[in-house]
Amino acid sequence: MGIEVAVEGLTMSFGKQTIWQDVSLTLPAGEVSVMLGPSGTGKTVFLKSLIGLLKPQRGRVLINGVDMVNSPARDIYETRKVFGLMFQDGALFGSMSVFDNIAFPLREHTRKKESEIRRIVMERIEVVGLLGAEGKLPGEISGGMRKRAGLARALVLDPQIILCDEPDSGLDPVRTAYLSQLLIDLNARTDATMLIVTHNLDIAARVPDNIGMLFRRELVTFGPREVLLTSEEPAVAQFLDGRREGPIGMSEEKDAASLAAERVAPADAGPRPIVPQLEPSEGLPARRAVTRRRERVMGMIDTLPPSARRAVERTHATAPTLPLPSAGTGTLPSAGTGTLPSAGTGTLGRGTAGSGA
Ligand SMILES: Nc1ncnc2c1ncn2[C@@H]1O[C@H](COP(=O)(O)OP(=O)(O)OP(=O)(O)O)[C@@H](O)[C@H]1O
Repeated sequence: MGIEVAVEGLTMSFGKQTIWQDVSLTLPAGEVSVMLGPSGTGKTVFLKSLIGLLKPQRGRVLINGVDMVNSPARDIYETRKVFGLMFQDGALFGSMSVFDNIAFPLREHTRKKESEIRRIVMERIEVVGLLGAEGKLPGEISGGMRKRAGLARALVLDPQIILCDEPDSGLDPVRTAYLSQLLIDLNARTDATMLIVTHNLDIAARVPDNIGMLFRRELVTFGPREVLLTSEEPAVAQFLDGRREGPIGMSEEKDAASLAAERVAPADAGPRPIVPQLEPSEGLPARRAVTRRRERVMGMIDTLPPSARRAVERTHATAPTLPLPSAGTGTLPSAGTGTLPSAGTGTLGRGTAGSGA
């Protein structure tokens, strides 16, 4: 099973520029979380801080009891092995085949035999739907395929925590829908803790169990998906509705004069519908996170805003009940068909059809 990531009072600055301050949140073990936020709010910096590649000035990031901010470099390096990282551009070596790119962490960090490496790499290639492309160079495949190769590479060491930095960047809506399904399927197969940084509202609506948003150097909110998706907090609502009116400006934040010049709050368009979360593809196991999350969220239901509470209750009224999970092996169950099933392309805007309206 995935590992919990506890972030406590994290503050990050470069010189005099504070990126964000006093960020506290917990990524629940085995659940999928998304971090939203306008460009430049420090989402990538946040990911890098979780794995100890950047060192915040204050706060702690606790993983298996190791503080990724303040522990000795050796402990941070060791703990980093529980992570799988998928970068925006796939970060592949251009002169190596897809196969060799994906095999790279195994050759670098393990003493496995080539036959074993081949078995693992081909299994991950099948999981991300790249069978047949293993001999190609990154320059010979599409951007979406490069991203999936990057994801396959992130998976070869059986990570218990998977971080994806804008996995959708540069993808068309159909490819993004396939990717969303792939991320949910991955969680069903591995039960890993996942954090996805994205601007994509479709991914935010359909994939995660939890959502947070960084804005104005702070974590505006982080919690069960229903909280952010029903939020009327001005910056959150503006982001979800994709409007120009609101506190978010072209260069992240509007000045007071521009804000005042805007028309008074737009007419209330009613509650924002919540589209259902994606289910794993047919033939895959149910996500073990679902039952754990249900217990967790029901335990905090009285603390949620009324609109989020109603949305949680609607979700649970329609969701199937699953038995409590036993501990997972941390390895990928045998891959399914290797093809990526189609996924819906719901949007978040008001008026979109959704079961939770
Ligand atoms: N190593 C660094 N040194 C100095 N400043 C940095 C460094 N890394 C990031 N920054 C600054 O931190 C801020 C946040 O950058 P970051 O890339 O994390 O934003 P982001 O939210 O991921 O943006 P986007 O959505 O556009 O990818 C930016 O102003 C960036 O210039």
